Amino acid sequence: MTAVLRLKGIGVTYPGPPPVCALQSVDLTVEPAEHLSIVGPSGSGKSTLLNVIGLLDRPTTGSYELDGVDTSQLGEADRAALRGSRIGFVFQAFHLLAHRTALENVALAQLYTGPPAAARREAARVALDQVGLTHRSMALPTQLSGGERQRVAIARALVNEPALLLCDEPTGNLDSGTADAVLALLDAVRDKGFTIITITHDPLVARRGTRTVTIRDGKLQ
Ligand SMILES: Nc1ncnc2c1ncn2[C@@H]1O[C@H](COP(=O)(O)OP(=O)(O)OP(=O)(O)O)[C@@H](O)[C@H]1O
Repeated sequence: MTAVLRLKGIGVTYPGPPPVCALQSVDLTVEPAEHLSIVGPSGSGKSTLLNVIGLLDRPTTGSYELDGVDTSQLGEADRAALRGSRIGFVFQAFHLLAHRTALENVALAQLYTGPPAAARREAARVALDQVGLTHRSMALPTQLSGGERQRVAIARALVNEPALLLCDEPTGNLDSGTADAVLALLDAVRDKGFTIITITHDPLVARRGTRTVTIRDGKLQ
């Protein structure tokens, strides 16, 4: 089976001055339906790695294959298109559009994949149903609880059926009970066959993964 993601010899050096070597010789392969947790102390390189995996930044060295595509060969427009269609992002701060309903927030995520408006709304309804929020589809983000907002963000991330769901401290803004419900939802998402990477400080969150890797001083251990 093709790996979802294959990083080989990835290095990132921020130019500075002085130059900072944030990642060094990172090799990482993630198989379909894995839930990989990436943990590490502050400053270890987690955000830098997230930005490379999320196609937000280019590495200084090494190669990165996502869903069978060698990303180093792509120009900016193709990288953005691959990011929009193959990666779903879930952030600590939700990042929902404040003046759009839950349904609209999810429907708008499909602009890159480009189906007609009616199909976008239908796919958004299905995604909201998957996260148990059909009854809140017309609510604005301010009318939703923190846990509900994160569930909308997860529906938005899933609506394009991404090859990879990339979560950055997905429960960082939630109390422990609400966090647990969001983590249970991620378990269910993985059970459906989605591939997940979660970057976290929190050992309880990391434990929900099927595999954990630690990053320290820019190196995977
Ligand atoms: N734009 C930048 N320019 C220079 N150095 C940077 C830049 N961004 C990050 N760094 C440095 O690169 C290293 C890795 O940073 P990174 O943000 O990836 O760590 P992190 O593990 O995500 O930390 P935290 O958990 O505190 O968010 C750190 O030494 C940091 O100071």
